[in-house]
Amino acid sequence: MKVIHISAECYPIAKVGGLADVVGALPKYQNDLGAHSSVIMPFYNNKFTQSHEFSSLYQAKVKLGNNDVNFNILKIDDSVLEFDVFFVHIENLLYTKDVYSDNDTNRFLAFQIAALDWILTLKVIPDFIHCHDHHTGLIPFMTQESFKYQTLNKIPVITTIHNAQYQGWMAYDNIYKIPRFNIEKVGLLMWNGMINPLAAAIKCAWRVTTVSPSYMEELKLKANGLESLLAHESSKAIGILNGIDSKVWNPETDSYIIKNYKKSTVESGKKANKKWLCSQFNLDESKPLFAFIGRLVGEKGAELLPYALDYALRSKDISVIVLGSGSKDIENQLFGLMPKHNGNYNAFIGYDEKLSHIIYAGADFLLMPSRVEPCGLNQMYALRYGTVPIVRRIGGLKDTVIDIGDNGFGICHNDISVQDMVLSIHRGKEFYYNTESFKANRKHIMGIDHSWNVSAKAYIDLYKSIN
Ligand SMILES: Nc1ncnc2c1ncn2[C@@H]1O[C@H](COP(=O)(O)OP(=O)(O)O[C@H]2O[C@H](CO)[C@@H](O)[C@H](O)[C@H]2O)[C@@H](O)[C@H]1O
Repeated sequence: MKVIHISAECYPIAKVGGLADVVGALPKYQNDLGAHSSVIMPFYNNKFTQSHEFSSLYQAKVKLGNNDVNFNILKIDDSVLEFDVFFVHIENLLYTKDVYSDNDTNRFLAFQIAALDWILTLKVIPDFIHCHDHHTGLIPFMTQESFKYQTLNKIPVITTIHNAQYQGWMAYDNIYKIPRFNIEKVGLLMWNGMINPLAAAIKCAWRVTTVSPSYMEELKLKANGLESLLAHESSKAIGILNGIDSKVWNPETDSYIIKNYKKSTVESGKKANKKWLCSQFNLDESKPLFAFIGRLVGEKGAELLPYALDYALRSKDISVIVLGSGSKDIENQLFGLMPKHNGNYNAFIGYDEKLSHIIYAGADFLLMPSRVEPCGLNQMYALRYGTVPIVRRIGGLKDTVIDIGDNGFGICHNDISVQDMVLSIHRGKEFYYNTESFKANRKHIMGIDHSWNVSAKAYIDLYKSIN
């Protein structure tokens, strides 16, 4: 079974968030199950591409409206990954420092057309094309409707929605950049007067998946304008919970963390990582350490953080560390708390993969007050590192965390409010000082299996069910 994943991100090549983690792991686990899965992604100008060698497999031009755009398909020379990755290199469009920019309409249009142009030339065409998020949302339409891709129209295309908030909207006059199709089919591209790649994918893909079952149900009620479309297409839609790459996220072997540990050594292992974090960030290691890692945006409930943390820190009996970047307002507010809670609170504004691993290892609790959470990977990383997740019951968080009050292992709250967050932090403190049961819980959560094994198989079963 030959599967090609098409995505804007893939760990460790280019990561902005959880999309990269999924596309960097799922193909690996599918290959373990006997598939032949690979990835096509843009070639960015970043640390990874600068430090590896690539060879050119194919060169051609795409037409983007009136402009000819040269592209090159590259393949990595050394076998650092456990699956093949092919890159679309377009010097003036895709070869940027950051994954996303304000010219993404042209960038991802050119990416998708170049990827399909190259697939057209392959001697062995894929059995399945698996697209991720709106950046690849026009592919199901183009393989079905664009005249030049007619020979690909029997290949089932699957679209996975990692985040329906972003849909890739573009103005109607971009229509002439999409390879020619019967104009009567233009409705498949449109939603509320705009070209909407995510809507087009939901309409045209052979199957649509979301990254957790609960998120699929929630989207039928609230999907940034796509609710009725998802409800209408529900017969081909299914939620499959993400897994985690337990080869990368393993406290026993993780080379980023200060001291490796396993279940039997969790106490000393976490202590060493906590000690390092507290010394680097001027925090008190004798107090329970609460952490937040993530994009500082409304979806993650991040605008509540400054208020909830300010309140919770008043009693001076907890330590808090925040790692994230996003809205400038939230960043400034989080900075602003530092002098007031010096010694008990610190924030690292930015992106730091290594630090994130040390925080999962060293923190006692991970806060996820998300407003929307399609799956959430952080809570599963936290569990694997023996860190108790404190989550709002939504999307994938609802599917993966059970409250200690319900014979579970985490702390859950229903509302997105400062009050609920502060109360949950308070429950966390009480749990922490119930030392024996807290320690037993650490061991228990480290053993919960969220690895990709089950979900990679669920995707393969889904492909096989298409006929
Ligand atoms: N400042 C920072 N420094 C270092 N690391 C950072 C960081 N900010 C975030 N990260 C890392 O980025 C990843 C974020 O994963 P999430 O699942 O929370 O992501 P996101 O909302 O981007 O993804 C979307 O897609 C994923 C995958 O399907 C869904 O799980 C999720 O619900 C959906 O919103 C984690 O690996 C986290 O450690």
